[in-house]
Amino acid sequence: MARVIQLYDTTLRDGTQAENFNLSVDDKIKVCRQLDRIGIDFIEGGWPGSNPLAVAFFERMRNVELQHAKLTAFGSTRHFQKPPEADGNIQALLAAKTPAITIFGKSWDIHVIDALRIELEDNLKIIEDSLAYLRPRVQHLIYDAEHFFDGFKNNREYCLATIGKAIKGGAETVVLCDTNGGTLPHEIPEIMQRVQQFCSEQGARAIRLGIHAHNDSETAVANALMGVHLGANHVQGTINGFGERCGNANLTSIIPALIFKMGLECKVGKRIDQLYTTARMVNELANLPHNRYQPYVGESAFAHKGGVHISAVQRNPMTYEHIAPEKVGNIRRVLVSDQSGKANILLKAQKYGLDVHQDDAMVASIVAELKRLENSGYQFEAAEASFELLMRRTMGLHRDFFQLETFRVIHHTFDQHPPVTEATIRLYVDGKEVHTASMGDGPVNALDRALRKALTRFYPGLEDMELVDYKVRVLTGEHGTGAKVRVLVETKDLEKSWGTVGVSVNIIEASWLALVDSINYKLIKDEKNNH
Ligand SMILES: CC(=O)SCCNC(=O)CCNC(=O)[C@H](O)C(C)(C)COP(=O)(O)OP(=O)(O)OC[C@H]1O[C@@H](n2cnc3c(N)ncnc32)[C@H](O)[C@@H]1OP(=O)(O)O
Ligand SMILES: CC(=O)C(=O)O
Repeated sequence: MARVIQLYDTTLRDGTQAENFNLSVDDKIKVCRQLDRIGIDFIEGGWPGSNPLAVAFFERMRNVELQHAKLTAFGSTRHFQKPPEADGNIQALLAAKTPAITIFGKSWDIHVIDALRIELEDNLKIIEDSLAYLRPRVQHLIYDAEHFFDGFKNNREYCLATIGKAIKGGAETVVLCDTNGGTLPHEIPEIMQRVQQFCSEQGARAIRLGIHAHNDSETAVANALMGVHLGANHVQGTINGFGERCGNANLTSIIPALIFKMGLECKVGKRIDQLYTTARMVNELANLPHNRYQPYVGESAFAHKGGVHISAVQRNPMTYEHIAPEKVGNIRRVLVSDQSGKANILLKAQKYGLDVHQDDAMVASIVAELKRLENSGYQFEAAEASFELLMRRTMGLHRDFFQLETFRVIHHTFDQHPPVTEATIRLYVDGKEVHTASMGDGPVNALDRALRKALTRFYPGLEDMELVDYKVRVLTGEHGTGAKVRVLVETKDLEKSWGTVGVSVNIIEASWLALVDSINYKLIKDEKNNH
């Protein structure tokens, strides 16, 4: 039978020690519910002795029923001068009324001497009696041996003595922490083996070992997996790797590795296909962008760009994918770029419902046109709608929904008033002349409004369209204000969102091209839906 690994999430505590990663009480509750839903065993909610937000969170959580996860309160060993019953931190942990408590204590002698400024013996005492006081008062008691690996390297006898006291005090799980994140995977086996030997010498009671790794050497996930490989049955980490300084071990990489690569069991196994959604939810709540390159759950984790890769993936996905994307709720994507070959084009044609076959000469024409445009500054990876239009144009399937005669943009500045921009457009729809003007906050906004005003009476579906993002990139290799620019526009309607691109030396022209593609794409899409 496979070993069962306990998963301990500290996104709400160590995660929120990361710069720019903040969650409100409501957000924390939402994260908690999701972690519980996917099967995380312990959710560390915060340090109740730390701030009112942490206290409010634990209070609110009393009315939240978790199906599986055990909410955990985190705090330090007691202050040397205060007995546990008079120590504010220890009492706040109990007041949080959680089924689990995690206490961290010092393992590294220099921390005892320089950070706590107490005697080595006194540190042993506060570890043991903090835990012994809590033991009968809480269901699960976990001990985080802070700086364990550094402590071991500096003074292994003392370091082992600290966990000896934690075990004596009643800790059921002893977690070896690489607090400064400086340890490399090859250092772990010797240390873990010595700890295992030490624990077995401590008597009959079985101790669960755990690992908590920081990412300062970019080895947090590797260290955590190494710890588990060597026998740790409890692993700590955070969703998306948020944590103090460079972060904590990323559970969105650890969990699939445990399940799919190490053949181990954990409760999340049944809900692993929600990993992608969970990762995104945490970023969304913290109002942070998603890291598209994140293993397993990033948008690019299963995105194929090289023509050779795409051709092979189509024949057998295993050729360039370490696991199937659906297993973690992600999807395979095929990108179009100047590194594309026939296979990319055929896949895209299939997706867009275009009739193109492998031996069709059209495929080579589309590849050539794509490479010509990319060479002149276009990029279609984030502008697939423009790429579909390119394919249609090359195949002679393009339809002109309108013909532009002229457009003009005028910028007005009045004393004491914010500047405004006016755009006028003259175009033809089915031979009928349309002449409109519109005001906007800037030239692109004014043009967008004027164009839609002109077309909406002919194509009412345009009313559902909304511009959601607009990005300008000055292309390198050109000079100053004479440089080419690439404009990317993202638009959405009630159904979906799509990206379009325009390139020119003139920013307004580039924006216009991207806007027109966006409108054409919407009109083709509506036409397809109506047939
Ligand atoms: C490895 C980790 O990530 S541990 C978690 C770190 N997270 C945090 O620190 C976030 C929450 N922390 C806080 O809100 C505050 O630091 C508090 C409320 C806990 C403490 O605040 P303060 O009392 O003002 O102390 P301060 O922040 O300066 O921390 C230093 C104190 O903690 C004590 N301390 C630190 N670690 C420990 C420990 N393991 N056991 C006992 N005391 C400890 C130090 O001795 C020092 O107290 P002293 O000045 O009386 O010697
Ligand atoms: C406990 C903890 O967060 C650490 O040692 O890094």
